[in-house]
Amino acid sequence: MSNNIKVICRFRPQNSNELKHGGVPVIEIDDNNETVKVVGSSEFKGAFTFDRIFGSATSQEEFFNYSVRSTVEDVFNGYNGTVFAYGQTGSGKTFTMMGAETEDGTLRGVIPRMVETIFTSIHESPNTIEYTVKVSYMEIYMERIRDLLNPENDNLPIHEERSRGVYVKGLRDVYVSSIPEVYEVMKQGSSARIVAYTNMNAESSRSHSIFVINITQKNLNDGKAKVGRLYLVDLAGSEKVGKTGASGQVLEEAKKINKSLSALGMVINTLTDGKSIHVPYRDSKLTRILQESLGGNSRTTLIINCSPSSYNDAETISTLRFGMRAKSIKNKAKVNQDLSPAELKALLKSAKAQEISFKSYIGALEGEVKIWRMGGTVPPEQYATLERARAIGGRPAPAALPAPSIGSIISDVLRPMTPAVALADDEREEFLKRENELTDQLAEKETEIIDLTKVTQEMTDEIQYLREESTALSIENKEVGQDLQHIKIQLDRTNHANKEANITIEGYKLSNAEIARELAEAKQKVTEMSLQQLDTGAVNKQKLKEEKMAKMMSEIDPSFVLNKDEQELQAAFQNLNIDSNTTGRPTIVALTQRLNEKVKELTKFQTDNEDLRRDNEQLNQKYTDMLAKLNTLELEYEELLDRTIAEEEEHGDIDITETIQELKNRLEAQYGSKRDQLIDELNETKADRDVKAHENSNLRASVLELKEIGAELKNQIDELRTSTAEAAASESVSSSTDPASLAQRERDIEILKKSMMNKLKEFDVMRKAMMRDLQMRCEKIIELEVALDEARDENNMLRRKNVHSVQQQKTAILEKNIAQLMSIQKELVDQNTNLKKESAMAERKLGARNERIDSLEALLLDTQEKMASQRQKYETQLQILKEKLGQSRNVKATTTSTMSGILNFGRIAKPLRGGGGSANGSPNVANGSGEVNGTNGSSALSTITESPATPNKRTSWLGWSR
Ligand SMILES: Nc1ncnc2c1ncn2[C@@H]1O[C@H](COP(=O)(O)OP(=O)(O)OP(=O)(O)O)[C@@H](O)[C@H]1O
Repeated sequence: MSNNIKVICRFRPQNSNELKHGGVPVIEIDDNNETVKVVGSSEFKGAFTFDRIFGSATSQEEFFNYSVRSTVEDVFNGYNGTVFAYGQTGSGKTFTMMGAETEDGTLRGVIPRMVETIFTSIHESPNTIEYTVKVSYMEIYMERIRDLLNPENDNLPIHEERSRGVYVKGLRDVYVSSIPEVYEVMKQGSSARIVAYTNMNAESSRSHSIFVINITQKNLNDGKAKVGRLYLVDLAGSEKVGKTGASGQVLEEAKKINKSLSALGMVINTLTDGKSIHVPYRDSKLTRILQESLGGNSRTTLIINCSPSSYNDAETISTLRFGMRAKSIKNKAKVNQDLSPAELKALLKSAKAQEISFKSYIGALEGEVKIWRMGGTVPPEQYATLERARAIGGRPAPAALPAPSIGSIISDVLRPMTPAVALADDEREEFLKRENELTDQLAEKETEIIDLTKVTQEMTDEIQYLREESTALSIENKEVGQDLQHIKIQLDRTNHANKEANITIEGYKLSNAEIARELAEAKQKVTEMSLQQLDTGAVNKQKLKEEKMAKMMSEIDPSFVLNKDEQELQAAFQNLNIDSNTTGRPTIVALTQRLNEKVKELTKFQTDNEDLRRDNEQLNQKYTDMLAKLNTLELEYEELLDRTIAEEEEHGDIDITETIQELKNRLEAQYGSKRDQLIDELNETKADRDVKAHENSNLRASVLELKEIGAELKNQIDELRTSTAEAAASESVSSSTDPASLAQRERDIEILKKSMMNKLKEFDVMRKAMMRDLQMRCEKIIELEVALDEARDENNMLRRKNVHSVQQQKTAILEKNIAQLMSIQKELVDQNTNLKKESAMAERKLGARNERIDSLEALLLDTQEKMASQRQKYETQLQILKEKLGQSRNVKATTTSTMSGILNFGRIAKPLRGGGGSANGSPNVANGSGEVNGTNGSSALSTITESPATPNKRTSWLGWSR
């Protein structure tokens, strides 16, 4: 009996992406929930009709109850069942198949609900029925089948056998006896799935996943057995590639996904157009696996997931069209049932009867052949026929039941064949065998190709690496060569610089020697000059002093010899002594008075002289002070010079000529000011001297005046003499007349004469003292002038000394420079030596590098040869391995299951008994409320309900995160 595929359409709510792009709901579902229209679509104006349409608000439970629950019943009735979800990325396939949220269990999807229902059904069934549940989990990624329970197997072949139908060879299947165990299997499988981010779904399935549940049930009463196989398929997104923003690997995936989905479309088209004979199941792995689900032995439900949004209306219409086409696929589902023993017995009996019939038929035929061979004839009515043989055998013809195949629970007679080109049974068998072999070979070859590609890739990488290494080395080599060249150039330069430096040093040495010689000469000259200067200075000084004194004293008569006038004056006094006897008294008195006046003047002169002496002392003091100042100045100058030299030594980079010039200017300024001071002081002294000279001239004037007085006195004395002579003549008469008065007069004169003489003597003494004092003063002045000259000389000397010290300084700087140059030369020599060493080392290094490059090149060649030989070896080994592969696969299948698997169950069948009892007396099945009896079951459900608060769409319901 044929049955159509059940097509259920489910719309999800608009997502944020659609809302962001201004999408609005464009879906109009009729009241019966069977017809849907995409409003405003330019592509298709009509309506789509399906078995049932669910809107965005449909709950998971409601959806499951209507669309899939019956499939569980079908499987329990021995049918194959398939549920697969089709739709664009993000349309809700995984949401529907697996679910999103498990906190309250309402968001669980189809697969967990099915698992729960299966175990509930087992629990509810009579305990005379024994169940075994087996699951497997695979994905088709890039047209290769990966075992999600053993992901190492990523290119499994698809086989088809008459007895088993289409199956994936080597796919690991696991016996499960409880919901937690199923979840454990799903957890492991889901963690191995390949997902990626696309514009339309953050966690998009990039592969088609197929979860397979095999349920075998055996009625312990009559021995009848049924097998139901359930395919739960979550297809990859069927969107247009452009809209997903896919590129690179994802784009490649998308192309492959599209290829398998278009193969699915082609299969559906072929199955539904009513014309095609050949159905292209073999065009893709997906269609090949789902072969029995599409147009074969299966009760199939297709869920088409769609977006309600205007943003995705084109994809929605495409999906709806797909669903519409699929709706008309007709399957021929049959119960996969094994015969009961009674039926088998009847079958055996009939077979035996048939055997007897055949034997008698053969005997009859042989008899007839014998007659013919012996030349006899057999009339046509006596020809041996099967009916006659049966009649002779006396047994009825057996029922046309085919013999069961060995090793199969289900009679292969009941298994529908893959719709294909009509072939005879044995031909078909042969064809399938051959196809399986070829498929195996193909898978092996594919695996080999993959391995070889990997090896080739590795080798290419290695070659690339070696090439890069070689290039890097040659670049390095080049760089080293350049470095060496550079070093050589540097070495040449350094040698050249060294030579130049040597020459410069030689030059400096020569100039230094010359300077030293010049210095010695200058020193010599200076010494000689200073000696000469000392000698000539001393002589000159004395001479100058004498000259000056002479000049000065020329103005003053230092001989203290009375000049003619004075002598005359003295004589006059003498005469006066004589004449006084004769002259009248009034004149002498007057003279005496005048003399007294002069004495007073002399006293005053003495006082002035005393003042002059004091002034002179002060001048001397000043001179001493000046000398002291001069000494201090000299000391300061030397200190300054020392300091400046020290500073200059400290700051070697200062321009010495500038500094010396500056120093010179400073010193000159200082000396200028000091000289000006000295000159001022000298001027002052000169002024003093002038004053004194003035005073002196005053004195001279006084002397002259005195002379004049003397002359006047002389005149007077002459007059007196004359008058005395006249008087004498007259008085000779009178004296004779008055002898007493004459005697008195003579006494007076005598006294006067004496006092006059005394006064004269005193005056003479005073005059001499004054002259001496004046001489001394003149000497002092001359000494001062000489001291000034000396100071000038010393100043000049100091200047010369300064020049000399500059020279010394220059010499010191030169010596320093020479020392520096010597150290530079030493450094250069050291550098040169080092460079030579480095050059030798670099050359050695270069040699070593070249050797290394040679060896690497040799290694490269060697590696390439080795690679070639390894390739050959590998190919031969591969051949051997191929032979061993079959054996090792079998071994591996058994060992990996125990060794590498995370699952600690599943290899041993755990029969479950209906009614809550397990065959081995340890119940471990789901109860009616979807919960599981026993520790494992309850813990599993608690895992479901106590999953993390923010689960992701694929993992949350299982209570783990990927
Ligand atoms: N009926 C629904 N109700 C609420 N949310 C839904 C529904 N269907 C899908 N979603 C949400 O839409 C998002 C995408 O859904 P899902 O991942 O199931 O799409 P998909 O078709 O499996 O995509 P892909 O093909 O890329 O794997 C998820 O966040 C999911 O929770």
